[in-house]
Amino acid sequence: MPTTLPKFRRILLKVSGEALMGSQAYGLDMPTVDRIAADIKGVYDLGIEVCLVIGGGNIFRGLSVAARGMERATADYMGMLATVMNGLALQNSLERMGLQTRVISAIPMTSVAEPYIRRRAIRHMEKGRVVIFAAGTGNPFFTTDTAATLRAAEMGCDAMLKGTQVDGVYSADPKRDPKAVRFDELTYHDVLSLDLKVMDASAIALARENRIPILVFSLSEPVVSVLRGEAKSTIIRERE
Ligand SMILES: Nc1ncnc2c1ncn2[C@@H]1O[C@H](COP(=O)(O)OP(=O)(O)OP(=O)(O)O)[C@@H](O)[C@H]1O
Ligand SMILES: O=c1ccn([C@@H]2O[C@H](COP(=O)(O)O)[C@@H](O)[C@H]2O)c(=O)[nH]1
Repeated sequence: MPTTLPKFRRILLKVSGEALMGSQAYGLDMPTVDRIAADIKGVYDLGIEVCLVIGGGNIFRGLSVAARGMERATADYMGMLATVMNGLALQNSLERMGLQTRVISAIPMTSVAEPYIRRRAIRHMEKGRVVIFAAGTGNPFFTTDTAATLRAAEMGCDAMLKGTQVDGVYSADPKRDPKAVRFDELTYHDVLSLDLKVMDASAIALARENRIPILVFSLSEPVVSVLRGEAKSTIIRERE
């Protein structure tokens, strides 16, 4: 477990799309979405400004569909649309819990979400709204991990928290290799040079360039416990 976690003022939480499926094989499991929304409220109640990037892997992954013959860019646009659906579902749960939210889409679709305007997004957070960034970066050939790091840099976040299905970064994919061991702490360089595939290299490189710490943890644990250092996680940052 990371020894000391700094106190954060504003964070970006990346929620993996697959985590929203619960025990289902596809799509959204609403009790799971509600549980994650309650976790986010727990962070908000600590006085931390929160913005979110949602993945789309529970609905559509561009790369796997492209491997089956679809043009990659088209498949990626479909993947980005999947993240908008997830964003709207999470918005609905958060608002039922009394939080004010805004969904901001990198692909303009003004009937359902605000277009992305950086200063406006910052203002929403200053006013206590939870901002949900949807549609990734708006560009094909990227992932929502890169979108999360990009928005964390643009919003001036103190950290990017990657909530996923594993409780940190391992020496190999723990879903495939039972002997894989978890790291408490890594540098950006370690992740890149050891080719640890928990997230794509462009996201790590962007975080390194902007000195944004990344905390990888399992969404089966309350985010607040992760922030308090009570739950397992891996922190990726430059050594002091
Ligand atoms: N070295 C590693 N350490 C930890 N996890 C790893 C590693 N290599 C591969 N993985 C896999 O990476 C996955 C984390 O990515 P995740 O499931 O969050 O995908 P995503 O693309 O970010 O989100 P989505 O579910 O929305 O597609 C883990 O579930 C794990 O199986
Ligand atoms: O900036 C982006 C972000 C995402 N995509 C596409 O969306 C899907 C779902 O995102 P995940 O990060 O896998 O959850 C992704 O597979 C891409 O196809 C994108 O094109 N650009």
